[in-house]
Amino acid sequence: MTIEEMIARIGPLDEAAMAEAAKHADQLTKPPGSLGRLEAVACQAAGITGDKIPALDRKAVIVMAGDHGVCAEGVSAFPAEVTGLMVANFLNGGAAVNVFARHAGADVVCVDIGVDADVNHPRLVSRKVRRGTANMAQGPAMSREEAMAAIRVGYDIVGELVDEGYRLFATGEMGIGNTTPSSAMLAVLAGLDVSAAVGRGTGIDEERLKHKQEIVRRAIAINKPDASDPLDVLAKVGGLEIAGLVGVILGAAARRCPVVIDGFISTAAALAASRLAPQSAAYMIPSHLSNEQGHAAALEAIGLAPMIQLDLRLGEGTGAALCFLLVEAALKMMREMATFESAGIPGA
Ligand SMILES: Cc1cc2ncn([C@H]3O[C@H](COP(=O)(O)O)[C@@H](O)[C@H]3O)c2cc1C
Ligand SMILES: O=C(O)c1cccnc1
Repeated sequence: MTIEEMIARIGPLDEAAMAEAAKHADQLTKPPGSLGRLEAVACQAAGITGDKIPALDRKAVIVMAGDHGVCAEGVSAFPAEVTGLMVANFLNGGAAVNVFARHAGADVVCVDIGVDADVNHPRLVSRKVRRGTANMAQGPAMSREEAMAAIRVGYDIVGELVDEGYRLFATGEMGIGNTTPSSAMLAVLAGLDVSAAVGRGTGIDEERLKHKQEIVRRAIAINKPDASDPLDVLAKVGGLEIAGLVGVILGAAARRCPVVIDGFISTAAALAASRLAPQSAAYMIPSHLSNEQGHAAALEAIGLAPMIQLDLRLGEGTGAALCFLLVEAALKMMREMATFESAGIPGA
């Protein structure tokens, strides 16, 4: 499938279903609008699915994993081998996202889209496009064809999961070094100054932060990504797991499923998706505000406002998995609350 075909499958939200949901929310035993963002999420879910009160019981956090050639420049506090080792941790159920996904009744689907190491596990979804990106400080991270192949991986996986009965998705990622390409993408796509787009990631010190900014500036100067061409930006200064998440978002929107967006890296993917397909933003449910520098600007560039702020700065899909609980609470509010009429309470 071409990117144009993917984009063409994303329709507008169902206005009639949204109006019905809003009307129902106003009949529940509370002052109209008093459940704030939960009401908005319930109406959004109705518009996305076309059902006044959809059942979104089967939930998956899709964790895309890939390595980054730019790690050779010393941009992370951790060594690149951690990516593959964490993939094994996800598959064994021991990472933070596994714990939060279990808490929310969701499954973790871990995808090797570009890990340098070979990871073998029966639950791993092996769709390696290449073994890590090239060093973007010296040339393009990958080719346009590879970026497109990675988008297709994410798009197809969501399609397969929808066919299995999954209806609600969250974006997650693992890739040592991936805040660096995310910052470069943000700087280019949102026209942000590099100093405002680059943060400390896994926890680098002040000196390394200055160096990381320099690397992002160099990557942009050498590759000259075209801000009006999101695929060019993804290929030149992006990452395999980031492109995979673009596919996840476009795929969820095409199948009329909500997709909860996690932190900084996921939001860089969401920004690219929203530039490729502006209508895809309506299918995104923002989750938390990450402590990573630039996350607020990235959300703002898409027009999203975070639901919660917990000072998280982990990624993996942790904040999004937690927000599954809020989406579920919003749908239960619609399904289980009494109306003024059923409770015999006079309205305003
Ligand atoms: C043990 C460990 C688990 C993680 N889980 C997510 N990340 C997060 O940190 C990385 C990005 O930060 P940077 O760009 O500074 O490398 C990504 O893998 C992201 O998912 C982790 C990082 C580590 C070390
Ligand atoms: O917000 C995130 O997703 C994030 C921030 C720092 C490091 N890793 C991920």
